[in-house]
Amino acid sequence: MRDLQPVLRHIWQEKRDVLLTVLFGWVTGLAAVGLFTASGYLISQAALSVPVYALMVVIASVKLLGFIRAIARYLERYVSHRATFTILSRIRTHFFAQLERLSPVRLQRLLYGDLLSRVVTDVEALQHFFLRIFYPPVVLVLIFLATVSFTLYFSWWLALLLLVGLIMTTVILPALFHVLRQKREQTALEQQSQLSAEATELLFGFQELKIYRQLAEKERQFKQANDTLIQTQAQIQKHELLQQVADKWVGMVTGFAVLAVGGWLITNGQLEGVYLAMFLLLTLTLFEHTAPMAAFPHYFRENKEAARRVFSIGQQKEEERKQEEETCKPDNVVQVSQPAHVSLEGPVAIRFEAVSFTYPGEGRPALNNVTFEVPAGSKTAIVGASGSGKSTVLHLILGLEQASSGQILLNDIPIDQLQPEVIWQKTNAVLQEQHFFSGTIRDNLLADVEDDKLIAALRQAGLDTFSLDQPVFDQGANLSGGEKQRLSIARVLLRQGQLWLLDEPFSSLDYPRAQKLMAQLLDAARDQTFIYVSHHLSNLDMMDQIVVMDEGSVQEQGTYAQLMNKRGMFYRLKQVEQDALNDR
Ligand SMILES: Nc1ncnc2c1ncn2[C@@H]1O[C@H](COP(=O)(O)OP(=O)(O)OP(=O)(O)O)[C@@H](O)[C@H]1O
Repeated sequence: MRDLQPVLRHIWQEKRDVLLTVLFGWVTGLAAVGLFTASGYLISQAALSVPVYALMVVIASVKLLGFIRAIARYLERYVSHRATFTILSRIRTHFFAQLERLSPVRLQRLLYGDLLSRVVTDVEALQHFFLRIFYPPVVLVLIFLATVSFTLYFSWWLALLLLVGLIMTTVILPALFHVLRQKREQTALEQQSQLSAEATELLFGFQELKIYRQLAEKERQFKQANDTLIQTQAQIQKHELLQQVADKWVGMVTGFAVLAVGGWLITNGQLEGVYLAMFLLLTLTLFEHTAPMAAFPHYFRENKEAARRVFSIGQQKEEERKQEEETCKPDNVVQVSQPAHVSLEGPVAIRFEAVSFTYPGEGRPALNNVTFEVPAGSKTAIVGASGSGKSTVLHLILGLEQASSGQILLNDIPIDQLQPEVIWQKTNAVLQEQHFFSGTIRDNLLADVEDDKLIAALRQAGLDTFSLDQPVFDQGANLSGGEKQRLSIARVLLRQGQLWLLDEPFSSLDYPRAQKLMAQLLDAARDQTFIYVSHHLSNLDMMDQIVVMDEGSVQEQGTYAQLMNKRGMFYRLKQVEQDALNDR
């Protein structure tokens, strides 16, 4: 039940519609039972050839109840669906708010297929919570209480029969079939998620799978996952049909029992014969309302699992945070307080003070006791071998991850006191992994400015031949690696930030083009803070300082000339690069 608490909270916010739904549902059910009960009485009375005027009230009641039933059913459907869609939209918004709080690293840990399944299938499944789990039992109990009270007035034997039949169809049969189906339903949910994950892996990895000749094997796994799911679903459907048959059967048997007991009561003089048809129709109509209860355990289980998956993403982050807090030494802990509305003014100065960071779930730290300073308006290059922690430094500056220990200050403000949005607004970032959306070049520039500014940015980035309406396929599939990088540079040139964070922005470009673009970026960032990450060591003499990293630590720091004179790690790296270039 704990898993469903967030859903209940969202339902509670729609309490007016919830109450109206229950009210209209109850009126609909009572009107239906009343309609058939009055009809049964009318048929019996008519068979006794009583004068028509003696039946006027019953005839009018039948007409009125038919009318009330139609109106109340319409209102019930209208209000219940309005409530459902509002609750669904709240749940969707909540889900995306949880995703937004996750850092890209935590997001990457969730399989995309599984995530897709959560946002589509699981959220959709939750629409059944109100419609099939929450209000039908309440309405049923209310209809049942009214009907049994009415029956009790005539005979407690008949009331007892209704009670037994209702317990059979609403409690015993659903519980029995639930136990029989439970394991299969759980398996089907897991298989569905597996299939979804297999499908996205197949689609996203299609090219690699084809080149590495693994496509047939992956297709076989996908087909197998599909067939297994279909088999499980077929078995579940068989069970559902069986349950429906059993349900109808109990309704019919109760109807026959009412006839038999009613006949016996009539012969004993305890019931008037004119009421027999009335009670038969009452019973059959009442049992029509128990049908939704057959599916109750199935929907309950499905919704419990869906709620767990939809609402667990935010909880995971919270649990990870607690775990991190517990594992860090108290004097080193960076307090994750709620960021206040502190703003960053002017060019940004950055200070790393003994910063260490380990990616969640990793044993080895990506950064280890890193200390360096980037003065406001300066140009800094961070270099080092692959995996030395350069990109991680940028992720921490962007607030995408929080340091495990130590402190990062932007303009002397501890980073955890800044809202990430404040940092992002201030930043012009080109990260290694850029996403390109299916649409046009204009859409992919991600800037809401006039066309001539967009065209100027494309030209500056060396994409003169591109037009704004040129199509871009999903993930930029129709762009070369170099074109993607230049499009990212055009994006960044359109931004108004004062802190430039560039992670290997030219790795797919030829040297002359890279040099030209670097000069252009430095010109655009004239009085602003500029951090350039690269494992190529060219163009670095234009920088005010160079930070050399190795295995998560800062090895050296200084100007180009200082580091070359020092003949330390930077000098050696430069020699290796030069030798490699000479060998070509
Ligand atoms: N998302 C992640 N989850 C776990 N470990 C990661 C993740 N990203 C990076 N790492 C690890 O952190 C360390 C530093 O990685 P980082 O990407 O910062 O290095 P880098 O110097 O930028 O490398 P490159 O030049 O190849 O881009 C590496 O050992 C890497 O395996």
